[in-house]
Amino acid sequence: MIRLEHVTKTFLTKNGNVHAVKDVSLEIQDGEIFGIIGFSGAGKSTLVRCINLLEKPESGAVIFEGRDLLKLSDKELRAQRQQMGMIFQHFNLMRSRTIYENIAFPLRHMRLKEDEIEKRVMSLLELIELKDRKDSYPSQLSGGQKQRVAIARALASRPKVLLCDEATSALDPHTTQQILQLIKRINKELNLTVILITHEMAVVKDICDRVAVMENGKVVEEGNIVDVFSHPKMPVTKNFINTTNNLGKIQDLLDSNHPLVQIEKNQKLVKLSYQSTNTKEALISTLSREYDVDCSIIFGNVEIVHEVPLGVLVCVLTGSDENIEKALEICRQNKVSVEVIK
Ligand SMILES: Nc1ncnc2c1ncn2[C@@H]1O[C@H](COP(=O)(O)OP(=O)(O)OP(=O)(O)O)[C@@H](O)[C@H]1O
Repeated sequence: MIRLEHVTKTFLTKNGNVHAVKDVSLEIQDGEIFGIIGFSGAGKSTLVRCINLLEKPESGAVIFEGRDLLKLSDKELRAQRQQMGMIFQHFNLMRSRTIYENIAFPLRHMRLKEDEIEKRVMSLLELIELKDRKDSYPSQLSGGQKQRVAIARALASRPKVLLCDEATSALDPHTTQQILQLIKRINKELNLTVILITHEMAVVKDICDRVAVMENGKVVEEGNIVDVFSHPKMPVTKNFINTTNNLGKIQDLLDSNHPLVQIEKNQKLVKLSYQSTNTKEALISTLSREYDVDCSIIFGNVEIVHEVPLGVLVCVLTGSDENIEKALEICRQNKVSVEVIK
């Protein structure tokens, strides 16, 4: 387990202090894939670099395997760092060395025999399916292949944790999927803890077990993926989720007072969010049959998050105020969250 306690990091620049990470406390469990999402400048990279002490927090504690890394000697810290591999957006491979040598590089400082190094590198090349490219140079590989090599290099010292700093941001969607699937596979097969920074909610949705949302150096929301997707609390989280569906467009329609969202006196514009697994009733037809409330759907979306279907409907309800209120109460009783937009 990794535990961050009140971690704070400030950069002193000639233009003043930059409070990159402010009083962040987090727990990351062994074997989970933990996402950290936030817009550019939110402090994600700095926070992750505080985990392996590439950046030294000025206060707080970074507990890994029961020990505060900030209190270790340089030698002890080096040993702990070998337990944490890291990959980056731009791969950071050594251009003048072959793929084989790039992967072997971290092992060269570990006093291993050459045949042990070869055994490890060859098995990693097999894992990333690039055995036939071992004598190529990074410039001869595609972006996805380079990232696979970077993953193999990060795994060479057999770490327990893999830190991924925007590892798929420079890749096309298809290659992104391949890298995410590889990360998921090594997470399962090697029981590797993965901490993954991204600004793409789709990445979080695809592979993370839990997520922390960062804004202005702080973690503003945290939880398991299904909870965060089904009940986002903070505006920044809602914004990120809207990037994976078309819900943000509703705001555009509202801002421009589009005819679709113009309502009459006896109408309400509502957003209904539900987990299909909770909703067995034919709710919409019940509302219209039993409460005389008509429902006209403007927008609908179903997201599958960790095999749980999460639905959102934006609709105009037509009926008396009293009946609409009763209908919405029935929705709430059926675990449908209700937001009256107007
Ligand atoms: N070495 C540094 N010196 C001074 N300021 C820094 C340094 N590194 C980061 N910062 C500042 O700290 C803040 C957080 O940066 P950080 O890179 O951690 O954010 P981020 O969320 O990872 O953003 P991005 O997604 O763009 O990488 C920013 O304002 C950034 O300019």
